[in-house]
Amino acid sequence: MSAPALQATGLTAGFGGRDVLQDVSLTLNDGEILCLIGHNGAGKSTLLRVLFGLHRPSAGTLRVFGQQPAQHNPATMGAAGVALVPEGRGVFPDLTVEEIFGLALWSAGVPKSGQRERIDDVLDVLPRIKEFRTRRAGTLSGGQQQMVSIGRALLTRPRVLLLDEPSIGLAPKLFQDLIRPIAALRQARGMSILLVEQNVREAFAISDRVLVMRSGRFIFEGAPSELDDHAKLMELF
Ligand SMILES: Nc1ncnc2c1ncn2[C@@H]1O[C@H](COP(=O)(O)OP(=O)(O)OP(=O)(O)O)[C@@H](O)[C@H]1O
Repeated sequence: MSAPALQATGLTAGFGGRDVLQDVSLTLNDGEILCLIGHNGAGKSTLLRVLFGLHRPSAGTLRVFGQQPAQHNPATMGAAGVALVPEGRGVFPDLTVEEIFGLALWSAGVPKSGQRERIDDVLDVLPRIKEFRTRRAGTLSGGQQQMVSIGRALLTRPRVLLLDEPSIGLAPKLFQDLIRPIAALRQARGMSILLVEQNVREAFAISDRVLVMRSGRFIFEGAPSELDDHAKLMELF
């Protein structure tokens, strides 16, 4: 059996002496889509930021495909094949989509000769980006910016994608346009995905497993079908 894409053990992290994550352990299996849900402020975004090396935990270890990174920061995580799409898009408003992609390829060190193929790959997955690729990101709708943000992460051909609430600001149909191709990528490229999402119905449809977080701890782990019962889901929130 292959090593898990991510294996976090005993992660504790917080702000100003207050622990937001409390002894959290998590396994994202190779090729799996794992959905993380929980109430506002439960610690979901903090967990993704800790996993990506943006926020330092006070305790705990992390392995990526069985290896413990020598240092734990966004550069080493990126080099290990992990990409984070943070909540709220974060695209540069004054740059065009093409410029944003160019910058991402440049910072990932992709040689000019290989850039066209990478961009075409992303446009295959998210074809709607073609409609607005010459526009400045700041003029795009929230949903379009979200697509650009995900496209930018995919350009680096990650093996592990950490997606923080991609549905925020998106109409349900747009969310489907975004999430289904990403789910298909898992099949095509064996990508592993940790998906934080409140749009439970859509997210569960593509997920293998669900984790529910409350106040910095996991209180449920199981198959999405185990939460088909709406009452049970509400009980966990
Ligand atoms: N930079 C920060 N400084 C201080 N406290 C923070 C910071 N970031 C997050 N927190 C606090 O940590 C807790 C968890 O926040 P986090 O954003 O991880 O929750 P979440 O589950 O992602 O919530 P949401 O669904 O609202 O995005 C909250 O109480 C929040 O106020």
